[in-house]
Amino acid sequence: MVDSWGREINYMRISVTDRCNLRCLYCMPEEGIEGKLNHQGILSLEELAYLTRIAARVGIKKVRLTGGEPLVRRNIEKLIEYIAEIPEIDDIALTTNGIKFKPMADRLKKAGLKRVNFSLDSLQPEKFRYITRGGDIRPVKEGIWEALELGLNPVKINTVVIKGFNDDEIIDFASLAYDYPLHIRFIEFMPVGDLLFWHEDKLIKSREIKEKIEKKFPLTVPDKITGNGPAKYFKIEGGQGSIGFISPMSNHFCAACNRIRLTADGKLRGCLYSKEEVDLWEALKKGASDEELILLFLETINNKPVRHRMDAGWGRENERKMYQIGG
Ligand SMILES: Nc1nc2c(ncn2[C@@H]2O[C@H](COP(=O)(O)OP(=O)(O)OP(=O)(O)O)[C@@H](O)[C@H]2O)c(=O)[nH]1
Ligand SMILES: C[S@@+](CC[C@H](N)C(=O)[O-])C[C@H]1O[C@@H](n2cnc3c(N)ncnc32)[C@H](O)[C@@H]1O
Ligand code: SF4
Ligand code: SF4
Repeated sequence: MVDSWGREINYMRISVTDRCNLRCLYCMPEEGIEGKLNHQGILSLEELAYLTRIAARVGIKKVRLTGGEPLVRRNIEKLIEYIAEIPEIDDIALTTNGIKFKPMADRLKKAGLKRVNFSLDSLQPEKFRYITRGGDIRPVKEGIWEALELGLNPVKINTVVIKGFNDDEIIDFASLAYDYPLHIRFIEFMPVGDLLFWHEDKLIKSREIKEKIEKKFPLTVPDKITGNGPAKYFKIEGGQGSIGFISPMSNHFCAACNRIRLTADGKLRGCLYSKEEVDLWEALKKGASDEELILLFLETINNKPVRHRMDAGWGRENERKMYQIGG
């Protein structure tokens, strides 16, 4: 389905929960959000799958499970199984902090998971503990090796670059892409969520990160890496993986936007930034027909804004946080 700005919308990100087993400084308050969405407040796995079937009828072909932390949602593999049965969907991926991944990996793959993106902002145990407010890096690293072992491909690592925190690790991360078939993506820090940790001085633009990497590793012809997102990829000469840049701040990619978002509480969003939402939960409760649900999807796609306005701030626009909308 093409939106009012001529963009083909074929990608749905599903935030399966707003809960998380970490408390990243830039994402969640220390006390977490337990209780905000109780079990009556979120869609069942069957309802999420049902809505994904409807989404497929308006052109969605790619699905990503995110959150909050998607692997804390009970029986998440069941949802993957349901989605894998939808003939139009040809890509089911996961964005995770990796803490719970290893013991679940085999089940997730058998259910139909094609690939996984891990979020990892430091390779050093103490710094990881600091940014996640207490997380243990070991299971995350084990999860990444397990994903490679199982042949989930490509395996990507998302690293939000924060000045004064992890900019000294850029080369260490890049080296991973040289040594292993890992795709390391450096993400510009965005003023999203409740701005717990955000400050404009902490933003490092992709160009600066790339220049730093190029002093050590020559980056060559852009590679085609499987993906539905906005990352721009480069190959390290002689290396096994790739380096990607996600630049929402310095070079926003909204003109090529292909996505909508479904939240755990059944709201459909056209944009990460815009607060406009359509209430599918309410429609489901009232017994809406498939045709009525399709109309709600079409309304969301038609009303997708042309671009974000993060330069104008987040707080005034948005009450919902990244972990609720599905970062
Ligand atoms: N501005 C903006 N940033 C986004 C959006 N979606 C994701 N991001 C950012 O991009 C990062 C990477 O997202 P992922 O969850 O790995 O998904 P993806 O990049 O679409 O994944 P691939 O299909 O592998 O390309 C997230 O951590 C966010 O910081 C979006 O719609 N708008
Ligand atoms: C909100 S998390 C949800 C999925 C899962 N819990 C994880 O961490 O991968 C998704 C991604 O959003 C990113 N993210 C959250 N806040 C961000 C911000 N202010 N700027 C850039 N990326 C952000 C995280 O680093 C993570 O890679
Ligand atoms: S970025 Fe992901 S892992 Fe970190 S607090 Fe947010 S939802 Fe949890
Ligand atoms: S900010 Fe909105 S329009 Fe821009 S890429 Fe993200 S979802 Fe699409």
